[in-house]
Amino acid sequence: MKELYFVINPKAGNGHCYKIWRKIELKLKSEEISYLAFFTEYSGHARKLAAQIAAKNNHSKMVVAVGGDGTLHEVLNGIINHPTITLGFIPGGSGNDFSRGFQIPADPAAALKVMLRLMKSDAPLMDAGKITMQDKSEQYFINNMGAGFDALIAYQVNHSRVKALLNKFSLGRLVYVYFLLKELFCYKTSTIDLSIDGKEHKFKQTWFVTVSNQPYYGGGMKIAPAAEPQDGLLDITVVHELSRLKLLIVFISVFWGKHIYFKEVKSFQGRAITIRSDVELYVHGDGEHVGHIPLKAEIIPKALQVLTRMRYKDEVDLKERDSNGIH
Ligand SMILES: Nc1ncnc2c1ncn2[C@@H]1O[C@H](COP(=O)(O)OP(=O)(O)OP(=O)(O)O)[C@@H](O)[C@H]1O
Repeated sequence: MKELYFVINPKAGNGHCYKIWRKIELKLKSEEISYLAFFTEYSGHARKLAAQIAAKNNHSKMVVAVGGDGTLHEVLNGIINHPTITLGFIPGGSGNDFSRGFQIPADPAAALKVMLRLMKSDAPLMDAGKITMQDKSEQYFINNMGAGFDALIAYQVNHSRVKALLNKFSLGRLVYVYFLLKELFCYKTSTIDLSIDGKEHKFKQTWFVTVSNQPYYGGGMKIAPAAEPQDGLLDITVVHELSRLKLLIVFISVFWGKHIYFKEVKSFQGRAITIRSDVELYVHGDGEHVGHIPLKAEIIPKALQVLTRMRYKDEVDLKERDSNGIH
């Protein structure tokens, strides 16, 4: 059995994650499972802890992030260069898009049960996205990245003092609504130059561009309905040339993945994407602020092993082929 490590963000999910961990801990002890647990103490700590765990010895290890997608993003970046590490996740945040996209139960106790079962066999390899910034620094993402309006909101929310205050009353999500409405009336759209696998595109009055490895984003919005983390492709969504009021309607339709039918929403698939503009737009990776454009985003197929109920795509294709009687 691989060594088992947990990296816990006790502040995730408005501080609810600490209580979630206490329950998980009881379960692990009752089942006499040996593990090591580390709590994050500040933003960026999960990445450091995960990197230290990964570098400790050459043993195969499971590193399970307990928190929200931000914690998972940090753990991913800490382990990505260590092929002997398998990534796991127990949802304890307020968004938890990773668990939606990678078929992990939303309930933490059920997620632990699934993790413990999946640990007994080899985990499937999943794709990840890699962002290379202008200064050549690199960041990985597993859900999605975005540039423009949505990244600005993510930045403002995460740097807002009001958020910490509202979190105390479990009202953290109100901060999103506040900044969304504020920026909806103030945000200046811009022209974006996009290159997808060498093909150039220009979009005027662009609100945002997202690049997805799995469908979900922003706490359950189906921004890229066709995205699959095993297809070796990234799904690109561009929202441009639409009024402030219509943007609000498009936002609502994203929860059902119906925004793709608006003519102002363009969808593409590709392996390597560059995003440029005359304006220094904010960029997020898995909802965390990572810098500004210009940048290159590319798919790293089969980048890491992930504890997920999704099976290998090839395996599913083979099963389907066999059940169709084709040999
Ligand atoms: N101990 C800590 N104290 C404060 N912030 C932390 C701590 N550990 C991690 N963080 C930061 O908390 C942020 C949010 O984490 P995460 O996304 O896991 O939780 P969340 O509940 O989904 O958050 P959000 O409310 O932003 O959706 C991340 O930017 C992470 O770097």
